[in-house]
Amino acid sequence: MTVTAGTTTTKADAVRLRGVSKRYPGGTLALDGVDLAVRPGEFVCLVGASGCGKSTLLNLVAGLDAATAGSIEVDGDRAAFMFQEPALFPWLKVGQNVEVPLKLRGVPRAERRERAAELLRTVRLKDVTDKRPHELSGGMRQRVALARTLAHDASVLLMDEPFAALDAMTRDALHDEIERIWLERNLTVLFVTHNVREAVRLGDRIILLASRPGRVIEEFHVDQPRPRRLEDPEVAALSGRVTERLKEEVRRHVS
Ligand SMILES: Nc1ncnc2c1ncn2[C@@H]1O[C@H](COP(=O)(O)OP(=O)(O)OP(=O)(O)O)[C@@H](O)[C@H]1O
Repeated sequence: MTVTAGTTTTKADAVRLRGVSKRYPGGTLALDGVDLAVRPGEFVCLVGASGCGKSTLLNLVAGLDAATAGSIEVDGDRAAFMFQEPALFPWLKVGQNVEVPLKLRGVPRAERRERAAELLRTVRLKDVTDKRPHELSGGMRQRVALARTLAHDASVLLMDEPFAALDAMTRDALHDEIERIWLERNLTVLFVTHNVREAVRLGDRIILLASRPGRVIEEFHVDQPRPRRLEDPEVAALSGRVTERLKEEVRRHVS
């Protein structure tokens, strides 16, 4: 899904939030005065305890919901969203699923076919164009969802725990894919995850959110060269620091 979020920004940031708060109708203050700037081409991971407002923040950036206060700007005014569930249309073939965003933009049929085939090659899927989603594995379905997300031609990708439902080996392979595609296409990625190691594996920067209300409490720059491996000692060490900070925050809440 491609959505327009806020006013187009012409400044150096790909995404900018200033003083963003979100109070839901029931009264929950999910986000409280969040400031965040993401540079073009940056891979930023949002981590935090359950309920700290990660998904709320992504939804606001996507324009799927409105902030109660503050402003949100997205460069190029388009961001494409990828969720934990691939959310493919079961009655459409794989290729047709990838073509949906192109069809919505009025891209002619022959060109759609060609683009969908190219995008399926990009996510390393071959010979599945005419299959239905239920014929594919979970990892393959998430690759199709990624191809469909790329079909929006947005420079900003919003990813809400896209690999959380996958087994460890499949997730590892998809980390490699998203990193390669991000670099090749010079994308800006805002990536929500519960998994601190995943954040260190992928992110240029990790933003730690505190809960009730959701606020940015710390950020970590990840300087290790790429590609990183989940089992690298440096990844483990930084994951340990981030996790410790996260636990401190959780303890602060229960005490
Ligand atoms: N539509 C809604 N109406 C009311 N409250 C909501 C709504 N969506 C989320 N909340 C509340 O806002 C807070 C933040 O929720 P959100 O889903 O953004 O957190 P999260 O960090 O993504 O959580 P998780 O990691 O468990 O997915 C929570 O207290 C949640 O119960």
